[in-house]
Amino acid sequence: MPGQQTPPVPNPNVADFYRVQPVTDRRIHILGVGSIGRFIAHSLRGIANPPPITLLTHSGEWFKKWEESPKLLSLTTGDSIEKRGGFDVEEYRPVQRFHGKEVDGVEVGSKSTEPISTLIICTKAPVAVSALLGVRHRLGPDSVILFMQNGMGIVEEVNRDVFPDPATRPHYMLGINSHGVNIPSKAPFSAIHAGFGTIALGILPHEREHAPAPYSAPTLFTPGSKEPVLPKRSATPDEDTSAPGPAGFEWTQNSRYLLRTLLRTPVLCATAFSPPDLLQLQLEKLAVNSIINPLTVLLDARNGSILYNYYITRTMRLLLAETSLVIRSLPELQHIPNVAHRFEPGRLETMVVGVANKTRDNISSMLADSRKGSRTEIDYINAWVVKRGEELGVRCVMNYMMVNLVKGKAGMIQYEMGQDIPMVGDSLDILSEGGESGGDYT
Ligand SMILES: CC(C)(CO)[C@@H](O)C(=O)[O-]
Repeated sequence: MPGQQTPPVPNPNVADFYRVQPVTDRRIHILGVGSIGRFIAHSLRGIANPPPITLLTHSGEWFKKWEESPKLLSLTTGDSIEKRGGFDVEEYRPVQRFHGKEVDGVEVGSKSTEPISTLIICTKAPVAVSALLGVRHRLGPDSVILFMQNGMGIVEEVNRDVFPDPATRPHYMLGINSHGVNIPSKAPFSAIHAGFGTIALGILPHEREHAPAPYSAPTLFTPGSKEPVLPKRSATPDEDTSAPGPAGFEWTQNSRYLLRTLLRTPVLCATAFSPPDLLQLQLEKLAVNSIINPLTVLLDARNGSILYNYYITRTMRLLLAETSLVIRSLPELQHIPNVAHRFEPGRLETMVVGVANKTRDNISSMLADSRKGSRTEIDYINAWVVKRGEELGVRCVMNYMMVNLVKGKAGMIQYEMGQDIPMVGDSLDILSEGGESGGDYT
């Protein structure tokens, strides 16, 4: 709870980090009850001595259905269906925003004022800020928020619009999911674990305690030599890049508790990474999503359809040439060794083809959103590449075109849906809270 924490003490022994230490509040709140929210909640309740879980939903209809149901979440894996209970559910009101500004005069925010120590936010990226604004009054500087969104730029948006003051800002963690999880329509409390993946986890160093990236690479030694091996600089060293600081940081009590709990949940296959490694994993996923997602929307086809097609490969290569150049020029990566090779267009293409092949029968999350007329994550994927490219003097015309085509298609679909006559019993809009499917099955 805010105000009840003692400052973290440095761990003298690595093993001590993973040992149980008392926490004041074991409850984990999960914001968003879409595919990933249900999957994580169900998995956490399956471990020995499970944490108390509160599911936070914005949907009054979902909440009502839950109250009338046996209050169980079910997860299907192959032929086995496992139902689990022990969840508390609360309704919250996302804050309505118009052109990025909060709209006055509407009843906003969660009714509860109970402090939240640990929050996992599993909504789609475009609604994450509105959702967090709805529970902002329950989060304090000692709380930790784990972001599970696809794409980049969400944390900067949350800092600007939800927690502008670093002194009162909670701590952040980041999770990169590659599990494939679907939610069957008309089954609001079920999920299908369709593809086994992992969750890469890490902390985002807090501005209060740590300078932002770039981070210095760790000093390496070759056996028998006292001389450090100096890391090779990126292919585009920039004289103006600020000097790197160490990537080390202190874990707070709540972040450490959340990390430990997720790491001891076998189904999640979670692994912890350092901030520079996590950033690179995020960028790899971004590069993959920046191809598969918009192309499947524009082609209105499953992931596998982009494979073995000369014309689509040409398009993919032009897009990846831009994305690769932007990533390799990012100042925050300048001091990390091997960046030029890791993000070269050929390697990114191999990754895209691998994921598209593994998930060939899937409907990408962006295509699912676009078909439903929901906002897609294009602003956090291709538009992020365009924005960072502008800052770095790289003109990303291909990515710019993708952003506008995907938005144009969404506009067409929304217009067509607007012409439809709504029918009694049309399903609830809970899918914006985490999507129909996610993941790329590493
Ligand atoms: C990689 C991906 C496109 C596979 O379905 C997935 O990340 C998605 O659906 O967004």
